[in-house]
Amino acid sequence: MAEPPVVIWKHEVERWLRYKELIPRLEEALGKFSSRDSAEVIQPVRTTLVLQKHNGFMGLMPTYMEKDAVLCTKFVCFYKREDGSTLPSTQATVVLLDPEYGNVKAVMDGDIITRMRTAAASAISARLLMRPDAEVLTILGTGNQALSHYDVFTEMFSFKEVRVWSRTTEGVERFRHSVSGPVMPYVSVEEAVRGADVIVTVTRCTEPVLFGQWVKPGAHVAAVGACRPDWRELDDVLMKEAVVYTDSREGAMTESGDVILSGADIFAELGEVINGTKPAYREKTTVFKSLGMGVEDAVSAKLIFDQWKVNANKS
Ligand SMILES: NC(=O)C1=CN([C@@H]2O[C@H](COP(=O)(O)OP(=O)(O)OC[C@H]3O[C@@H](n4cnc5c(N)ncnc54)[C@H](O)[C@@H]3O)[C@@H](O)[C@H]2O)C=CC1
Ligand SMILES: O=C(O)C1=NCCCC1
Repeated sequence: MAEPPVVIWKHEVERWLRYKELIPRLEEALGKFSSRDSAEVIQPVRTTLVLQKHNGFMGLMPTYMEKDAVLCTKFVCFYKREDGSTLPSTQATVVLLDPEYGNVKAVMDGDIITRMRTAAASAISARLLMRPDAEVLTILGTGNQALSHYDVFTEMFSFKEVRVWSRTTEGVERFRHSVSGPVMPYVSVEEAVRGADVIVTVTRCTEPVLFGQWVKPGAHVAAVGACRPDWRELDDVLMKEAVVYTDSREGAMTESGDVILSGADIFAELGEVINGTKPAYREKTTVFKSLGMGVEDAVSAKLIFDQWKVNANKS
């Protein structure tokens, strides 16, 4: 008989999820996804339900990895919050199942998973696509994703300067006090991004905030926000001048306003670069358009559950 499901709370997810273990597994999973081998990964584009009354969306993100025996889904609600709202902009829960029996093995907090696997995917994009001599990192936005991106980018790389931009001085001050290392605060996007080698956009913007004319040729942009077909973070100039990479072509063609409305071509998925089937144009200006994928949640959930189980059996 199947065991009852366990609940893995936020503090335990924080304890068991580490970039050091997550990044190699994520890289492998992105490669498997892009191989389009159904025995490796089946992951449809997420189903999104509009929560009109609350100005939000619920995404359902199922994934099946047959060879790895992982069956998982995430429920994520995300909102277009008004300025000054104290409600969270993203809330997620991850459910891990036994693919043979179909029973739920674990229900876990999905917020930390979403923050860490998204930042880890951006860091993988930077490792593959930024110039090897990159010195300056700029983060646009100062919310939860900005913090996780700061953590993983400073853990993985040695930037000489990290800049952060928010629309308000309070936003940058809060960010400065939340991170463990140095950061240069900016209240002008243009000044924050001029001369930057790597730019991370992690805002809730629905109109472009980053303009191609400000971006240094050869820079790498990891564009994480604007996950609706009519939302933008990047302007047409940047989208058309850059070589555009995504996590999933189908996801980007369905959900990314930056891709759909600019008419830019998608050159490759990150997984294709990992698999060696598409080149990484480090010397050119590159955009990684991230939408987020169920397979990223699935590998994170397996990692957490496996570690949780080993440690639960010890006590
Ligand atoms: N690609 C992916 O896998 C994922 C994408 N996201 C997206 O990433 C973005 C950031 O997420 P969180 O950090 O969790 O959100 P958050 O609410 O914690 O932070 C959002 C930041 O954007 C700023 N902001 C809000 N409206 C703005 C505007 N009109 N112009 C400029 N800045 C604005 C806020 O001041 C804040 O600094 C969201 O768009 C979210 O939907 C979130 C999770 C995964
Ligand atoms: O992949 C995710 O998780 C999300 N993607 C876009 C919006 C919020 C959550």
